[in-house]
Amino acid sequence: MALAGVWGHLLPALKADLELLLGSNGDANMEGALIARDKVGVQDFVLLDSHTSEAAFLNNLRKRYQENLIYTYIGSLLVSVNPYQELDIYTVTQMQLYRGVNFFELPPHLYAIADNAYRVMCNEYNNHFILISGESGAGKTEASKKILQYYAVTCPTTEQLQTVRDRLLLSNPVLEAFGNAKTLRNDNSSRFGKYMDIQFDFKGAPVGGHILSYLIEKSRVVHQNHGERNFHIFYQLLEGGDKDLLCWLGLERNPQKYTYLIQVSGSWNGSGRCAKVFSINDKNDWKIVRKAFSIIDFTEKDIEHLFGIVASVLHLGNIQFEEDICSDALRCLSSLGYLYFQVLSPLNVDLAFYARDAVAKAIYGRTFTWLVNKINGSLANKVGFFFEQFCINYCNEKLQQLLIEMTLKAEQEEYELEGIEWEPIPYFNNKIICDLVEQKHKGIISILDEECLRPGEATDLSFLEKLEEKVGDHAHFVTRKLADQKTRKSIDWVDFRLLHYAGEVTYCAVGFLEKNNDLLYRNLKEVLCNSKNSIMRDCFLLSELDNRRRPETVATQFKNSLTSLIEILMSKEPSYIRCIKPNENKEPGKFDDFLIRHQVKYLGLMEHLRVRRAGFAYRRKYELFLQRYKSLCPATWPHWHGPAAEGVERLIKHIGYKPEEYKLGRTKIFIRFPKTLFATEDAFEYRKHLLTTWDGGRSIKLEAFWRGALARRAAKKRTWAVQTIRKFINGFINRKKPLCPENRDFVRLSQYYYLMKLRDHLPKNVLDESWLQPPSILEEVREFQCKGLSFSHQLQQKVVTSAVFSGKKEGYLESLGQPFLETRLSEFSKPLEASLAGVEMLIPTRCFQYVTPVIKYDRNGFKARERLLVLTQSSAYVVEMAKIKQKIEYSTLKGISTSNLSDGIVVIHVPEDNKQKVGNWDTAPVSWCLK
Ligand SMILES: Nc1ncnc2c1ncn2[C@@H]1O[C@H](COP(=O)(O)OP(=O)(O)OP(=O)(O)O)[C@@H](O)[C@H]1O
Repeated sequence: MALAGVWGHLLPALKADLELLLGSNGDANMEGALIARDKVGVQDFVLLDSHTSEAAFLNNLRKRYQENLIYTYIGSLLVSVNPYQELDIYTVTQMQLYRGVNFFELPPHLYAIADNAYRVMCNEYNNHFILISGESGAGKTEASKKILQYYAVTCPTTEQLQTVRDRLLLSNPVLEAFGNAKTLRNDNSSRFGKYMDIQFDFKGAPVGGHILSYLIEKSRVVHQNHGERNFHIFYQLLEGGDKDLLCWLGLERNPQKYTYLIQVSGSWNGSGRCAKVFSINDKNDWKIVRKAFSIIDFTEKDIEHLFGIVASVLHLGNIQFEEDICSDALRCLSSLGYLYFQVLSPLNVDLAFYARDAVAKAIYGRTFTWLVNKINGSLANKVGFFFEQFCINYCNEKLQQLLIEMTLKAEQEEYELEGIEWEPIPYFNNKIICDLVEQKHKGIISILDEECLRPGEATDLSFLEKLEEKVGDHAHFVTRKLADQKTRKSIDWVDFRLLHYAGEVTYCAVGFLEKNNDLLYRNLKEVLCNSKNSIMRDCFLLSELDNRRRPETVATQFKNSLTSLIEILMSKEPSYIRCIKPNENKEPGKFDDFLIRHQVKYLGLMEHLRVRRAGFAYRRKYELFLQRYKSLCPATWPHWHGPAAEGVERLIKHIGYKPEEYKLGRTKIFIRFPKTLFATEDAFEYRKHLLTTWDGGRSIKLEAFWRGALARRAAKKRTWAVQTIRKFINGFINRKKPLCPENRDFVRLSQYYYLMKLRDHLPKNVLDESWLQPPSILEEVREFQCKGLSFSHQLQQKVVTSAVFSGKKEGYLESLGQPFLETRLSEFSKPLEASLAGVEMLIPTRCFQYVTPVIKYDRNGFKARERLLVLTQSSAYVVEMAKIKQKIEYSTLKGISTSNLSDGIVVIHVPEDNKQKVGNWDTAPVSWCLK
C-alpha cells in the first residue's frame, strides 16, 4: 500500500492541493456493505433525501461537524472536515474496532477506508491507491499519517518487519522538517508533493516502501511571504542543536542573524523578525528528527553532511556582494570545507545576488531530493510561484480526470459484467483542459518549451504571444487581448487565464521562461561538484556536466513525472478522501459556509454524489444481501435453501420493492434509490432489536411471548400481531426503568428511544407479520439459562471449536447448533457409572473438565474396549473399572488428530517414551483411538 502526493502550497485562486495515499485495493462499490447509520444527519450523502442540492449537502456536513462527526461518506468516498482539535477517535481501540469490519458497518472513518483498501488488497491480490485531496490546512498530511499509523498497528508484523514499519513512520518527521514550513494557512504546511508506496507481502505484512517527492518549493529557502517561515529544519537546528554542533557549523543560535530567515518580505512584525509560533516547538521537533535519523539508517557522516548543508545555506544567505569584496560569511563557508568558491564573477551585484539565491535553492532542492531518495525511491522536483501554481493546477486537472474516469469506468464495467443496461451519466470531462496544457506541439507546456529552447530573444511576453497565436481560440484559454470588453479589465497584459474545471485562474506569465529553464550557472555547478561534502557531490554529479545535452525543462519534467504517476494510479483500485478546511482561523467547531461551499465545488463533491446517485446507489452480492435481510421474509427466515438469487427475489417481492427501484444482475442486486435501502435497513434494525434485545442478563422473553402470540394469531390475525409487538415493546420498555441503578446500562436507554422512533416509521408490511421466530441461538441461550450454564463460557468454547474445525470437519456446523455439555453422564452404561464413582475417589470431581465414555481401540488387533475419558485442567485420564489406566499430561502431548469426516474418532499422540504407567496398565501406546 502506498502514500503519495502533497501539494499544499500557493493556491490562492484554485486552492486545490493534493495528497495521495497509495496502496493496494479498494472495493469502490458497496460490496458487502452493511449500513449502520449514526444518528446525526446521514453518514452517507447518498442517503440524503431525493434531491441533491448543495444546501442539503452543506446542512448535513454542518450538522455532523457540530457534533464532532468529521467524516461522512459519498458512497465509498470519504469527506473529512478538519476538526482543529484532538478527537478521541484515533486510539488503538478504535483501530481494532475498524479492523476487518465491513466498510459501512461502523460510522465513517479514515480507518474504514484504510482497512477496506487493505482487506481487498489481501483478498484479491490487487493494488490500490487512496487519493487524499483538499486545500492547504484541510488535513491531508494528518490523514495520511493516521492511515500509516493504522497500518503500523493493525498489520501483521515480525521483528524484522518492524524496521520497515518504523522507517515508514519515522520518515515523516524527517520529511516534514525539511519539506514543511509555517504558512499563513497552515503552521505545518507540506511544501512538496508526496507519493508514498507501501508494499505488503502475500501475508499482508508491510515489507517495504518508497516515497516520491514532487515540486519542493525551493523559492521558500530564499524568500518567504509575509507571516510565513522558512523550512522547519533551519529553526530546529538553531533552536535544538547543541552548542558544539552550532560552533562547528559556525552558527549562532539567534535566527535573526540569518538573512534567509528574516527576508524582507518576511519581516512581518515590522522589524524583520519572525514572531514566535506557538503551535511549533522547534526544540522538541529537533529531538524527534535527530532520533528519527538514527532509526532510518542514516550514518553519523550522512547526518553531519546534511546539517553542514543546512548551515551552508544559512551562511550563503548572509553573503553580501559589493564591488570586489568577499564577505566573512564566504570565508566561513570555505573554512568549513563545504564549498570552495572561486569568485571570478563577471556579474554585477544584482546578478551576483541572483546567482547566490540560485545556488541556495539548488542546494536545498537537490538535498531534499537526495534525502527522499535516501529514505526510499527517487525523483526530481523544481519551481516556484505562478509557474508553480500552474503546474499544481495542471496536476489537479489530471487527478480530477482520473477520479471521474475511474468512477464512471468502474460503474460502467460493473453494469456490463452484471448484464445491466447502462445509462450514461452526463459529466464535465476536463480532458479538454488537460489537453490544452499537455498536448504535444500544441499544448501550453510545449509552447513554453519551444520558447525556452529556441535561439534568439525569447521573453515571457513572446511566450504569451505564442500562446495567443496557438491556443487563442481554445474555449478554456483567455488573455487580455482575447477577452471581451467585460472581462478585459480583470486581466493584465502579462496574464493569461485558464478556465479550470474548478474555476478560473489567472496566471502572470512573468518568470515562466526562467523558471522553466531553472538555470544554474555552469561554473557554480562545477564548484558544487567538487565539494568535500559527499551529499553535495552526489547532488551535482559530474556526469550531469559531461552531458552536454540540454536538460529537460521543469515543466516537461513535471509533465513526465505526472504521466508516470497517473500510469501508476490507473493500474490500481481507487479510494478517495476529500479533506475540507472548515474555517480560515484554525478554530475548532467553526463552520464557515462560504468557504466550505467553495471547497465542495472545486473538490467536485456534488458531481461525485450525482454520479453515485445517477446509477444504482447500492449493489450487493446476493448471498450478502440475503444473509442480512432474510429475517424480513417468512420464506427466507431462518434459512433459505435454494440459490441466493432466488431467495433475494422472494425477499424483495415480499418487502414490496417496485420494479423501478432495483435490477437483478448476474451475481448482485442493484438498488437504484438510497431510500429503498434505507427503508429495508430500518426494517432490519427493527427486527434485529426485537430478536436480540437482552433482558438484564437473562434470556429475553421474546420467544415465549412470540409463541403465545402465534397461538392466538389465528383468532385475531394481523392487527392483533401488530398490537402484540407493540405491547411487547412497551412492556419491555416499561420494565426497564432505564435510569434505575441496576439498569445503569445507558445503551439500553438509547436502544429504547431508538426502537420507539423506529416503530413509528416502519413500512407497514414489516409490522404485519407474526411468523418471525427468534434465531436458534436465542433458544440455545434460553436452554443454557434453564440449565444454569454460562452462555459466555459456551460461546467461548464454540469460538475455539470454530477456529479448529470450521471448514475442516464434516458435520461440524450441525454440532455447533447444539449446546456443548460438560459431561455426558447420561450416556454411561452401568459399569462405566461404577468406574466414575471409583475414579472420584482418585480425582476430585471439581477437577473434572469433561467426562465421556469412549471406546478404546487396542493396537493389538484393534480390539474395542469400553473406557471412560476424564479430562482435567492438566491431564487426560483413561479409566476402567474404577482404576486409572493411563494418565497423559497435556504438556507431554505430541498432538491430537481427528478425521475430517462426520465421526467421533480422536487420536491422541503421546511420545514413544511415555512409560507413565498407572494402575495395572501395561503398555505405552503411541496413539490412542477413542470413540
Ligand atoms: N484529524 C485531525 N485531528 C486533529 N487536528 C487535525 C486533523 N487534521 C488536521 N488537523 C489540524 O490541522 C492542521 C493542518 O493539517 P495538515 O497539515 O494535515 O493539512 P494539509 O492539508 O496537509 O496542509 P498542507 O497542504 O498545507 O500541507 C494540523 O497541523 C492539525 O493541527
